[in-house]
Amino acid sequence: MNQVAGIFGFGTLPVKVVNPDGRFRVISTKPMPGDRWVDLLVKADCRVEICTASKTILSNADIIKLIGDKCDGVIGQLTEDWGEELFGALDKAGGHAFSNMAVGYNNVDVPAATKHRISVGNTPGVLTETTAELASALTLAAARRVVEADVFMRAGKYDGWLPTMFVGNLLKGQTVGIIGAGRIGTAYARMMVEGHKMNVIYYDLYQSKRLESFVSAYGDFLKTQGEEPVHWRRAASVEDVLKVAHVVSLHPVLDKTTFHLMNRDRLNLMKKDAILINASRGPVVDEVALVEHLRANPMFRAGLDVFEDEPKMKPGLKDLPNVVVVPHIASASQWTRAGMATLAACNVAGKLLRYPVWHNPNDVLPFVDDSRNPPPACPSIVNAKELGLPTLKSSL
Ligand SMILES: NC(=O)C1=CN([C@@H]2O[C@H](COP(=O)(O)OP(=O)(O)OC[C@H]3O[C@@H](n4cnc5c(N)ncnc54)[C@H](O)[C@@H]3O)[C@@H](O)[C@H]2O)C=CC1
Ligand SMILES: O=C(O)C(=O)CO
Repeated sequence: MNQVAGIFGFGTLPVKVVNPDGRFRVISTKPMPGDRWVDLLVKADCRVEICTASKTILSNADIIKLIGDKCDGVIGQLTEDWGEELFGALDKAGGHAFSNMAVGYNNVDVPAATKHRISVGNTPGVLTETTAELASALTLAAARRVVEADVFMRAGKYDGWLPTMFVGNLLKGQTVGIIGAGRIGTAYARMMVEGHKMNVIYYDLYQSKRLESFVSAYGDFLKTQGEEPVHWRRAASVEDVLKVAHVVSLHPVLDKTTFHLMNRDRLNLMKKDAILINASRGPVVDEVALVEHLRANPMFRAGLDVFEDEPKMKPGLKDLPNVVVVPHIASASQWTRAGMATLAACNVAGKLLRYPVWHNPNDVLPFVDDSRNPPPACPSIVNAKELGLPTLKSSL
């Protein structure tokens, strides 16, 4: 890591400063994995200030204190409320670049940022497979009751094999339902198809040709092996998916159209022994309705990475044996988290250096390839069009 100047305090918030003489002042509200992100900011002539406060979630008042009187750009976290108050403070401090260290940006009021002429970056692509793998892990854990069985073992209750003990669901040949077949939904579906020979039914506002052609081609391959082929179907409605799927995994963005997408009525449409996975955003599921449903249907199981009132769980959830819960760790692999930090840094540094926007946010590997310099571009700016930012046409 480049020239660390030391630890300073902003009010009560400790800050680590790197490259103190840099031209642009950039704040990161949290330490992030890897060194590449700091090195890239320093190379872009930034003085980097990393808040090292031990409290997990910073308040708006904390962040305004960090921004201070002069700040060119900020890398923020999904736990923060980036709206008028914070963008107003950043604008007043002369800033015009912000990046979430996340692909989801439901914590960001993009029109407010645009009003203040501040770019909003996100970090797509590097977390697709990692997040899909965690959704797969939750699916297997729920289907085969792994956590219940682990708790049972640790409690010293195992006194011999029984034909009826912890009987769960076989995935092979069953149907997996995907709500939101974007990058992560498609990657997860492929894992379920290839790994467990599941059929796919999906609902999305858009057709996923990539998913459809993958399942068709894999089905053809299975036929050549003398095995039963797999099939796909694009559903006309969420309800259509819920009625037929044995496993339903939620991967849409969180917005007005997906808030409480899974409510009491829709849960009741699902099979009594179905599995519901959520690694998107907590409010996509009405968690109170889910607690009631899990309670009333002991054979129904859920796997949750995200929660409606994160970091809290709705009352009763933690006491139910038929749910597996983990603390929003779906993107938590070392490579992915370092990649997210790099993309966030490139979004901010690129804007400060007046670079254009990268042509394809689904193809960001050139930015995270340690063996070369990143392209002279901002990898993913969600309000690029509104701000009239130019695009770097070629992939270099
Ligand atoms: N738990 C975790 O740690 C993580 C959670 N996420 C969440 O996953 C979301 C998806 O990420 P990506 O796949 O990269 O995004 P994406 O943009 O590739 O996919 C989102 C899909 O949702 C679809 N969609 C939007 N509204 C819908 C609706 N009303 N009904 C059905 N589908 C709808 C879109 O058409 C799109 O295909 C992120 O926005 C984020 O909230 C992402 C990464 C990690
Ligand atoms: O990127 C996101 O949207 C997350 O939830 C954390 O990886």
